[in-house]
Amino acid sequence: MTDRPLLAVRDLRVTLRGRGGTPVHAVRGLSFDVRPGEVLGLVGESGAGKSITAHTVLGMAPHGATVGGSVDLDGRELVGASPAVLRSLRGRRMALIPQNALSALSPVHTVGGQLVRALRSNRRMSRARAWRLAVEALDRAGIPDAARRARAHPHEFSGGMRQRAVIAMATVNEPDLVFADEPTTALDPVMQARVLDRLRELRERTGTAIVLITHDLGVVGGYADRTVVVYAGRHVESGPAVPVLTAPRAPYTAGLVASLPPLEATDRRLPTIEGAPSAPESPPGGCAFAPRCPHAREVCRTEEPAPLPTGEPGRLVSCHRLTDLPDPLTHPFAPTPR
Ligand SMILES: Nc1ncnc2c1ncn2[C@@H]1O[C@H](COP(=O)(O)OP(=O)(O)OP(=O)(O)O)[C@@H](O)[C@H]1O
Repeated sequence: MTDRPLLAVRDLRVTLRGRGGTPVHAVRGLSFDVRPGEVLGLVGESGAGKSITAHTVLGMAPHGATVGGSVDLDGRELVGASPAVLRSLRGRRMALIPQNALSALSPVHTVGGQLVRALRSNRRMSRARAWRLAVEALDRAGIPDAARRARAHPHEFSGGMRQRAVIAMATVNEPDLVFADEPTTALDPVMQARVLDRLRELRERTGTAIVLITHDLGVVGGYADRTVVVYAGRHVESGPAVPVLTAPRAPYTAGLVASLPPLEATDRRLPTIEGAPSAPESPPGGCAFAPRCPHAREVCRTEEPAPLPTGEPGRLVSCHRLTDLPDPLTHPFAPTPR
């Protein structure tokens, strides 16, 4: 693994058209890097802008979206790139494992046939060789009896198998970068672990970098090297995953961590973050988390905080109160010096 980013997202801004044409500010100046071969956990509550970020990087932002800022994939600027260029990069250099596995598979073709098509649209090869590679990819993704199952249609697969078939599909061309959007949300815990293990194996075998999009901090702690916490389309905190999760510095991260169930059973009620995120149609002027933050001061309500280095390697925190709150901020609702 090197420090040179494979993907550099800088000041990404994505505005969508909501109901009646109202602008929806889904991503508001987000910056982060993905390094070659790493697993990066992109975390935040529902609506934080995680999926839109992934879709935009892949050149698949919703119709009518306005995109600003820069997305650099290995030296190539993707914002403003032509649909043909983006299409040629998808599959070969970067791929998406979408939230809904069924949406990624055609109901009318066999699973193996779809993999063959994905392979042959990127490289010249015989059908027989593509079929062999397709079966291998399904086998590696954990589909039992892959040679036979390759001839089946997606509806003949269980939910977990379908998800693994989608992983095979997204990774069959061994792209440099895969966005896995909530790849385990619909699965039971055993199947979740299997799917995540397959992704980890893929990274180890091919050096593919994986952006794991999730609201599950447990998944990030268990599988990611680094993490970026986002809130209302903006950066909150980023850095090596375990330090961010065990010693959070931003009140929002601390709130997320505090609301995680502990490993041992407990009768204690878990703290939750009070309130709801602001509507993306009307983001507040200052820090988006200020209306819910027990530590907010006047400056938080008027100025958006920029990411600041904490002094720890690779760690950035966007919080006006970074230097005067306890480190780590174990409990966001604990009394702090005023
Ligand atoms: N096609 C669309 N048109 C208009 N607004 C959209 C569209 N898709 C998403 N949004 C809005 O953009 C914001 C960001 O959505 P996004 O799906 O990226 O969030 P997310 O963090 O991935 O959440 P989740 O975990 O629920 O998928 C939300 O407010 C959402 O309602």
